[in-house]
Amino acid sequence: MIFGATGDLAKRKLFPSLYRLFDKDKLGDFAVIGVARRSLTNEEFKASVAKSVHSEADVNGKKDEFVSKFYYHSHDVTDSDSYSSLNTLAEELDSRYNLNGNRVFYLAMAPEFFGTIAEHLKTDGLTDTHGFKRLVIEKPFGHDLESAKKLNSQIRTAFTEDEIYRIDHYLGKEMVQNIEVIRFANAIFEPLWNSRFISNIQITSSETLGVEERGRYYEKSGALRDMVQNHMLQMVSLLAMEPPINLTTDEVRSEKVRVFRALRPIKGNEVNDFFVRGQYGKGVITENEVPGYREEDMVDQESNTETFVAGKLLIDNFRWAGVPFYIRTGKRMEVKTTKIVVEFKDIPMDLYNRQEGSVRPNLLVIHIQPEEGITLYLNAKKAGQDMNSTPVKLSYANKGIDGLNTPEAYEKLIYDCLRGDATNFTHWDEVALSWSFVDNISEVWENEKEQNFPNYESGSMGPKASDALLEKDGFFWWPVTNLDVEKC
Ligand SMILES: NC(=O)C1=CN([C@@H]2O[C@H](COP(=O)(O)OP(=O)(O)OC[C@H]3O[C@@H](n4cnc5c(N)ncnc54)[C@H](OP(=O)(O)O)[C@@H]3O)[C@@H](O)[C@H]2O)C=CC1
Ligand SMILES: O=C1O[C@H](COP(=O)(O)O)[C@@H](O)[C@H](O)[C@H]1O
Repeated sequence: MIFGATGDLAKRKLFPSLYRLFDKDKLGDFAVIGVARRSLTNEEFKASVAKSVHSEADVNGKKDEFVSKFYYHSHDVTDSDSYSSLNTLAEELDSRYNLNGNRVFYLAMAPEFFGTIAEHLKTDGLTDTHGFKRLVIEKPFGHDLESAKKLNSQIRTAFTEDEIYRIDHYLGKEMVQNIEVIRFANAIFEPLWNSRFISNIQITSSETLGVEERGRYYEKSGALRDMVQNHMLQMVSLLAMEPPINLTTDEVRSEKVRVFRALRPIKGNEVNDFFVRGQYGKGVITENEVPGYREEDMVDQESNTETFVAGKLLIDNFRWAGVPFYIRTGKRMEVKTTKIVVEFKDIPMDLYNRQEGSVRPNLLVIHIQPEEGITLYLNAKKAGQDMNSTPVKLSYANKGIDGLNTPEAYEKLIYDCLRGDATNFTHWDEVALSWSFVDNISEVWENEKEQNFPNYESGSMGPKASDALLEKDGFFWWPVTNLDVEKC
């Protein structure tokens, strides 16, 4: 059952992902009930599903069969009366499609409805099924720790922790999943993966898009809640975790949780030493003039909301003591990219570059998106008479399973949920710990209006203070466009 089946997420991500799974014969017996308020016939709903998978390839001629398995139930989720007719439809489809009572409830709706829906699913008998029941819940999971706790206790009345699949779509990205493999399947990295050999780790997730039509949501969220609390901290946890004893959901998640527990809280007066906030002003992106954040729809003209965050995180454990993890994320930046740069410490003595004085550290770059791959920057002999070194790179470009593109994050996550594998979903303990880290920062920022907003031009890499954050530690942000990394 998809709650919010006429919405943007369902049309752009969920239906196409389901179709790709169906086309690859990965769905088995299934039917989908779309739930939303507007009045639609089954046929109208099927037509909208067909439209959203229109651009997908149909080499196996299976689109019509796929669409035929969709049904619509017009229902206001705040209206207690219509859950029982939803249950009747679910039971009918269960026997028609041999579903063995297995039910996945996907909440693709505004978060204020999550708790109400979960409670009704239980009280109106939809979770009384003889098969499995699973709840997939979209972000944001609360607004702060307190609201997240409240939401969690509402959904826990109807579902156990192992039946709850909290989506963080970054965990479905191929190269985010690759972080563990790069670390734990290569003898050359794991021995070096600690404070003795790594000087710092930089994670950038920059976007060229602005806030688009989401001003109302974003005004209350900002980049800290929208990106840092979830995607950025999840990437930190994968980079910093200890090797799990095996790859089961519990073991992987408990190692990630230990990272969150070791994350040094940044509070009060420290916040502005460790974190930088920014808000975009007008500027030029791919030759087009774009407005500043305060000129966007549904945004206050005096808004104090940050559209950019850079921060320095410290993980107080044996492995990472003293190694800064720098993160930055923002909207309307120069380039759309997500990259991780692991900078290794310098060798004790540089025999080759003494005259030039240009020591180039080894770097491991994990390209998360749009290109997917890994680049390892090494030093090799510069051709010619002299014994000088020059940076060289070893690159691997991930071509995906069919050589063209990797499966969309949602496709992988939906498939994991159907298989009952929650490894790439966030456990409540991770959510709670990451909210408590972020709450300390938002508390300071909400009480202190930033006088310099807007403080970065659209099309730039954020405010100057973000560069200064690294400069005071003797580092700089490694450039994140391919071309620039090559130039360094
Ligand atoms: N869109 C995206 O790319 C992403 C979205 N998300 C999250 O996914 C969720 C959905 O987002 P999105 O699809 O963009 O939202 P939309 O506003 O596009 O869709 C909302 C859906 O909820 C339905 N709805 C609203 N009120 C009710 C109600 N009282 N009863 C029943 N149905 C209702 C709407 O249909 P109707 O009006 O017919 O009732 C519609 O189907 C949100 O939590 C969002 O944060 C997360 C990541 C990305
Ligand atoms: O969750 C979110 O992520 C997107 C960025 O996702 P990406 O896969 O394109 O990197 C961001 O635009 C959005 O504000 C946020 O809610």
